[in-house]
Amino acid sequence: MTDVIDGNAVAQGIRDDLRASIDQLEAEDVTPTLATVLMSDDPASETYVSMKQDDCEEVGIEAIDVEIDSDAPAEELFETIDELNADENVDGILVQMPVPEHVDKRAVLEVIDPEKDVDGFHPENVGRLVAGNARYKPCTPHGIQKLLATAGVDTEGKDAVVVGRSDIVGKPMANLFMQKADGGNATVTVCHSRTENLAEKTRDADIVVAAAGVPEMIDGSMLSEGVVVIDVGINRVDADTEKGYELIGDVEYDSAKDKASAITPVPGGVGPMTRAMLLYNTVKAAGRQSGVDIELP
Ligand SMILES: NC(=O)C1=CN([C@@H]2O[C@H](COP(=O)(O)OP(=O)(O)OC[C@H]3O[C@@H](n4cnc5c(N)ncnc54)[C@H](OP(=O)(O)O)[C@@H]3O)[C@@H](O)[C@H]2O)C=CC1
Ligand SMILES: Nc1nc(=O)c2c([nH]1)NC[C@@H]1CN(c3ccc(C(=O)N[C@@H](CCC(=O)O)C(=O)O)cc3)C=[N+]21
Repeated sequence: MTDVIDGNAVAQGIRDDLRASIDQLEAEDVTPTLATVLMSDDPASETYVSMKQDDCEEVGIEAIDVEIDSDAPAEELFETIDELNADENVDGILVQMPVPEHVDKRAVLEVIDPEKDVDGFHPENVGRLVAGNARYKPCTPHGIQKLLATAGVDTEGKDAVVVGRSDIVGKPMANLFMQKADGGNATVTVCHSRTENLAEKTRDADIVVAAAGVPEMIDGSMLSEGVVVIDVGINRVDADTEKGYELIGDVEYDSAKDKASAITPVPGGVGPMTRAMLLYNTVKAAGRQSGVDIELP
């Protein structure tokens, strides 16, 4: 029987556990606060940001919602970030990616105060992660580590194949898997659009993390019996549903499930975990910046 890993349930558990840490902060009159900055008209980005706001409300994190016109000058975004950096009440800042083309994405990531960088995308935080001394682990790969741990999948000694080398998913995932730490100690292969014979790599894997953004590009024929499949892909395809679209992963679910010992669905797999780990990093940030010594789940 294949274990279908329920990301919504694991994420709910993390949100519930975070309440105790938030209570510790509240006892010292600290309310953890996350500012989300949206500079985009993309409906998917709007959906994610509003879901993040709802999550904050559920657990008792204050959410500040900043929206910037997508054709406003880049300076407006930089000024907003400066203000949020300077605001002592703000613990975490998330600038929803992608930003418009006229905005220099790297410059945005570099101006966010690294202590408030709850995405973990600032070069200082990336450096710390690679050095094995992470301040804030990037939410998606951190969430995947929690999912695997909860499902009882030990990564130690396993062959892990990460498909995708983006700064937000593929690279930090590969780094976490190779670290000499719990949730790591795997032997890692990173694949991308120039990889030759992808199916040979994925067939050799004990764990496959699919994060390419290509709908259903990995099917059962590319996998070995007993593999653990983590599907990060979120692809909106037009469909005759209430919302007018359907969400499809990077994995062809039915054929992959036939081979897998465990698999994450889309939706309801990695996505909710990304959001839960954002809350986790925000609470951690509030503890660090207030000096209140909290315990984290
Ligand atoms: N569930 C969640 O919480 C999250 C989901 N996502 C989703 O995950 C997916 C990936 O996101 P993100 O990492 O930001 O994407 P990017 O577009 O930044 O990166 C995609 C990566 O996949 C590689 N790639 C593209 N096509 C292929 C192919 N045919 N074969 C092998 N590799 C390929 C690219 O290679 P190259 O480097 O050569 O271009 C690149 O490294 C998207 O569907 C996104 O929506 C993203 C973040 C969080
Ligand atoms: N600064 C920044 N940080 C991010 O973490 C970040 C980002 N920018 N830009 C875009 C990607 C994508 N991402 C998702 C988060 C949650 C779901 C999620 O909750 N998905 C639900 C369904 C969502 C729906 O219904 O549309 C699920 O899979 O069940 C998906 C994708 C975070 N990202």
